[in-house]
Amino acid sequence: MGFTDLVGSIPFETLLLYLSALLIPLLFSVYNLTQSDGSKYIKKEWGNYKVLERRVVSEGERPVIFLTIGARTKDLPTGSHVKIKIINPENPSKPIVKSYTPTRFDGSSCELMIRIYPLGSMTPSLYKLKVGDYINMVGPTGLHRYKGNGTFTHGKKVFDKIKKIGMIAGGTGVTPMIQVINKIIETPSDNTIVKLCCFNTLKEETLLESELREAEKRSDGRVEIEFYASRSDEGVDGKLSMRNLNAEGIIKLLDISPGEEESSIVLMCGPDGFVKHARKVLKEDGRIKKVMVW
Ligand SMILES: Cc1cc2nc3c(=O)[nH]c(=O)nc-3n(C[C@H](O)[C@H](O)[C@H](O)COP(=O)(O)OP(=O)(O)OC[C@H]3O[C@@H](n4cnc5c(N)ncnc54)[C@H](O)[C@@H]3O)c2cc1C
Repeated sequence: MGFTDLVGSIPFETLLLYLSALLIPLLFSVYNLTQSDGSKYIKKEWGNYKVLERRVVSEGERPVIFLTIGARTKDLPTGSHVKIKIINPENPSKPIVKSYTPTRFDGSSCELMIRIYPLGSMTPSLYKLKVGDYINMVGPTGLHRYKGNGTFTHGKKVFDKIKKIGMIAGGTGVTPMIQVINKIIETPSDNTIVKLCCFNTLKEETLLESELREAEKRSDGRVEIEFYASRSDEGVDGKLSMRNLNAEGIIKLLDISPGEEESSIVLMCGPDGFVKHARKVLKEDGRIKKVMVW
């Protein structure tokens, strides 16, 4: 019996059933790989993803831009980063690879906030990207995760039963904090309290003040945010430099009261010197044992 005879001998209803069993998963996977806006699921191998939106949030010598990339994730890995790769014009066999922490990274897209350094090896190329261009990306990378309801993991390390999160962010170091804050706000049952202190050099360089104030309002009192500047005469909430803070000052700023140290965690991200100082003084003091650095 030939193939045509074999197919002809199968009842029509059975044939239809077989065909739908084959076709439905196939159509579903094609739909999942690429949506009409050009976004697709991000993979752990390098791939090209479309720029869906570009927004300049701050101009000046070191502008800050938002790029929305058509890269989606299934498992909402709050805390993770992505890596971007570009060709190195000086040495094409050695590409330039840098990490970025999406401010939002979920089932619809990946949103990046990037400060542009005019002499940087990567960021001037990212500044030139237009909507519809593609970037080479891989992710999610990194081990930091906020699992929700006061639980963080970093590889095998677990920090749970956290009731208060103190966040200190220097400049664009605010990006992982926004990720965690977004997750808490989007989960009404997550009652973890957040105090975020943003440090910038100049008051004019304060990043995302209105967006963060909006998040504060939407948080039902769970999130409080303050903005400081180290060099301007005064910041939005005062003139303050991380370098001048001791452990007592940091703990006070983060509203961690005596007795709350065990159920609190301090998250930090920013330039090397900023993080090094905060980490050192908190370690020497010893009261805050749970610290996560991005
Ligand atoms: C895990 C991780 C997450 C990150 N997430 C983000 C993010 O979400 N958004 C973001 O904008 N960046 C983020 N970064 C930093 C990013 O990876 C690059 O290092 C940064 O964009 C600079 O790239 P560049 O190649 O253009 O500059 P480079 O070639 O590295 O530097 C060029 C010049 O800029 C100066 N410069 C570079 N970085 C800084 C800095 N932080 N402060 C002051 N001067 C600097 C250098 O002194 C140098 O003179 C992250 C880094 C890590 C490790």
